[in-house]
Amino acid sequence: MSVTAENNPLVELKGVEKEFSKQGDSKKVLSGIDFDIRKGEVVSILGQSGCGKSTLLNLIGGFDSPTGGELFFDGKQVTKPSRRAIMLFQYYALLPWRTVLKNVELALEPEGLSKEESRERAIRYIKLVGLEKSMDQFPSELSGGMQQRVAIARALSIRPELILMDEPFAALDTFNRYYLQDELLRIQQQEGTNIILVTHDIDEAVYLSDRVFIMDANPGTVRKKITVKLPKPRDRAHSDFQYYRKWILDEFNFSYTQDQLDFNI
Ligand SMILES: Nc1ncnc2c1ncn2[C@@H]1O[C@H](COP(=O)(O)OP(=O)(O)OP(=O)(O)O)[C@@H](O)[C@H]1O
Repeated sequence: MSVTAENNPLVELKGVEKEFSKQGDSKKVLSGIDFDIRKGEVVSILGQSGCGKSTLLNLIGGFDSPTGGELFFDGKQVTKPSRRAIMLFQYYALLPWRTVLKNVELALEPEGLSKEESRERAIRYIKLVGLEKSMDQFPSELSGGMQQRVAIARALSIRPELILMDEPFAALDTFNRYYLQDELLRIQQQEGTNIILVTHDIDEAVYLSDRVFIMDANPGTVRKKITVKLPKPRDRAHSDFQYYRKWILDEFNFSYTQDQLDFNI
């Protein structure tokens, strides 16, 4: 559980910039990024391809450093990756020669737990994602959705305060995606984990997020922060849900007003 004081932001970005340089050429990918993420929040980042979403996630996770501005996690400047903020990718990065249980146990090795404690913790999180019957199976014997659940169990077992997700469900079919989104919400509410999610899926952003950040490109900036004021779990078919979907589509100029059709029956 978090040790963050209730009112302090867990993540804080102040004027963050990122420039990549190669052979004398430099490109500003992110400019003037300012935001706070409060404890317990789920935030989605939406934006066109190449606007710098993954770069932003990498900076928050401490996998890369900003070339300007400041970035804080729990009040401390981010300078390197930490097990308190971990990254979950679209491709699950499971070791094919290890069973589900052993994949999760491997992530726990640096925790310094006894063998029994480590096994107990791994089993707890495997159960939490509903994979107790697949504990001794190998990744190749599991569906994509099940493999992503193992990756989620592995991430949660470390008990991070923040999970950074880069399009975590993009490789899944619609039904598996819906199912895992529900699972993720249930677990997130139970564990109180913060989530920052990069996605291209507007429906996913509205379904999961407390706030949706809309990015512009060249250089990447956060243009708008939309608070989704709907109780969870959300009804995707409800008009209030559609209201937020349309708002976001409008932000990207993707919705068209059509003349009302006349039906003569
Ligand atoms: N290590 C790097 N060196 C040089 N340029 C980079 C590097 N990493 C990213 N870029 C550039 O920064 C820009 C933003 O890339 P990034 O992957 O963050 O975008 P994105 O919004 O996540 O894109 P997508 O939605 O397609 O995944 C791109 O133009 C990319 O080519």
